Amino acid sequence: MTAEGLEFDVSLDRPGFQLVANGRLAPGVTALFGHSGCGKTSLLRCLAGLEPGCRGRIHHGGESWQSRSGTRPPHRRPVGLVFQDARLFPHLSVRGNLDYAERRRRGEGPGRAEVIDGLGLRALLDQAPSALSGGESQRVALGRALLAGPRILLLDEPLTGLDTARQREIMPLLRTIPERFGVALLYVTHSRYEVLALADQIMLMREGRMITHASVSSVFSSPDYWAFLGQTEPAVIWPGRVVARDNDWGLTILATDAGRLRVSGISVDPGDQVALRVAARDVVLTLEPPTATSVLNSLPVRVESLKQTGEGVVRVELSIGHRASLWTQVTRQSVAALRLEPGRRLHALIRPEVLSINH
Ligand SMILES: Nc1ncnc2c1ncn2[C@@H]1O[C@H](COP(=O)(O)OP(=O)(O)OP(=O)(O)O)[C@@H](O)[C@H]1O
Repeated sequence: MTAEGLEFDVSLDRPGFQLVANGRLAPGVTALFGHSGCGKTSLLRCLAGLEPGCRGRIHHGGESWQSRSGTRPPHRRPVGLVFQDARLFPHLSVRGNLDYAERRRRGEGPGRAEVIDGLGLRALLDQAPSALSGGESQRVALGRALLAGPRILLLDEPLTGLDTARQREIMPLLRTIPERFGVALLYVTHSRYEVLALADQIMLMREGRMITHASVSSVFSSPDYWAFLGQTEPAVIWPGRVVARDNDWGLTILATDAGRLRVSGISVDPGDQVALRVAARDVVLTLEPPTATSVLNSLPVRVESLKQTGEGVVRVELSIGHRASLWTQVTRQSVAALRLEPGRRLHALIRPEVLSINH
């Protein structure tokens, strides 16, 4: 089951603030990222039908939720909302909270047992919300939202306020929701780490405007957005798939757009998806393919562009085939010694870092 697309073109006026946003929510997880006050929560509220002042169009599948001819009320939109604080009903047990959601079901949706087992809620069913930890409360909030049968989950910083251990417990669950339950996620966050670990697509928002909407790997790899994203050094993000394990050497072989890469020290199985980060400082250029080096990965590259970025420092954009790019930083002296110019072909030794694993 796949999620149907949500399309929106909306605006909202408030004193001193204007939201003007359009986009199309893809299946999977889309991060909505932007600085405080840029309008992320306001956009979620518009999509959920909670902002009476919202103008414009919202369509989902073949259905109109908002147009000139009318607006569908919030309870008739197949949308689930989960906030930073779980907002469970305090007078009901976990079971009672889930029952309530099921009674309000808006159509087809994941089954009760599937949600309870998928989110690890069975042992909590008789507990009162006041007895739950923050991570448990958020899992119940997710379960409650899913049982109402949404096609789209709108998550407003659901992990903020949880400690790192709890965040790591919930993130893999969130990651599996689109495929397991056929629900698309729009996920508001300030955390680059959460974006990289969870999202396929990212929408960047600044001062009420959508400044880009594209794949996480393309946005994080583009110098246009490094400052906005708070990236302090040039780097690319590549998606990869585990193709083999070399148990003798403790190595994992990954297929990426740049070719096959070897990494060590990760626990994965063939078929798992990973997000890789390659920082410019972990890329070294050589003229000849190396014969003896401790770096595991050597790839043929072509110089695309050079840009002086500091005193004697040059940022070099490299391409690998037609589908992958890479950055490195060299001194002006190296530019001369290696005769670096657009079109020059060399070899790059790279050390990728595995950011996240999606089992
Ligand atoms: N109920 C409200 N009434 C009036 N102004 C509001 C209201 N809620 C938010 N605003 C204002 O609208 C703008 C957008 O706020 P919004 O909460 O959507 O931003 P945000 O990106 O979600 O911020 P944060 O990351 O801090 O949660 C801000 O200027 C905010 O002060």
